[in-house]
Amino acid sequence: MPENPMPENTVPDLEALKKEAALRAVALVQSGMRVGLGTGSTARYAIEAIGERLASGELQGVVGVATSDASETLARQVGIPVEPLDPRPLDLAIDGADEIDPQLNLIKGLGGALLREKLTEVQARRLVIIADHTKLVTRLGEKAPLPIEIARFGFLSTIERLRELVPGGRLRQPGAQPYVTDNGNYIYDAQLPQDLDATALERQLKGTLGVVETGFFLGMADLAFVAAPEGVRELKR
Ligand SMILES: O=C(CO)[C@H](O)[C@H](O)COP(=O)(O)O
Repeated sequence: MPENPMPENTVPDLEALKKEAALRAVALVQSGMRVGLGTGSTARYAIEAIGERLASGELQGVVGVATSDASETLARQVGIPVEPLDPRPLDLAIDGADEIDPQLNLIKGLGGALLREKLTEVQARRLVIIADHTKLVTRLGEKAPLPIEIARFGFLSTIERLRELVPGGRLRQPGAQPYVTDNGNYIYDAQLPQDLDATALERQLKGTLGVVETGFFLGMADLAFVAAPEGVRELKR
């Protein structure tokens, strides 16, 4: 008998699932591509796998555009040349998500990188999402709050304005101080209503003074690889 027998209802290893999804997306990367490199624990597997394919010589001439300082550091560590975002289109972007609805609309930004992610991924010919099955929802806001990046200056006034649109929510503050993004801003995590009209709310939020960007990624993703214990599902918009 093994020393530590697996209990019958073993929790599936989410890390293994995330890696499986990432590898499926990385298989789409071809030599010479400019690739948007996402942020988070799932995107990390993709960045590492691109680095491995470059190191083995299977891929050549791939350049990354990183969506966060952390992803840029990792990309350089694994040997991916990194360029700043410029106006040229990217061939592909690969990133995780916090929620994925049936139309592949997303909530992103729990990892705090939503602004650079949106700036980068809007320029990608193809945005491929990688996730484990716990990120699938029937409506946005079901499980996760909507991260909203706001300017630090006057943030309490901005939060007052936000509360008129989305009453539930709080400034992201993991410790004594508010969380600060790579861009020097704060994040307000908003609880979304059940009768959400995401397009209308996005428009209202973007028109709110002090809001820099929201974590709604609507109509942007083309494809998602979602890993579950029974296998990886390929979801298309
Ligand atoms: O949007 C993000 C960062 O801003 C991430 O892609 C999102 O939070 C998913 O992260 P993880 O793969 O760690 O669950």
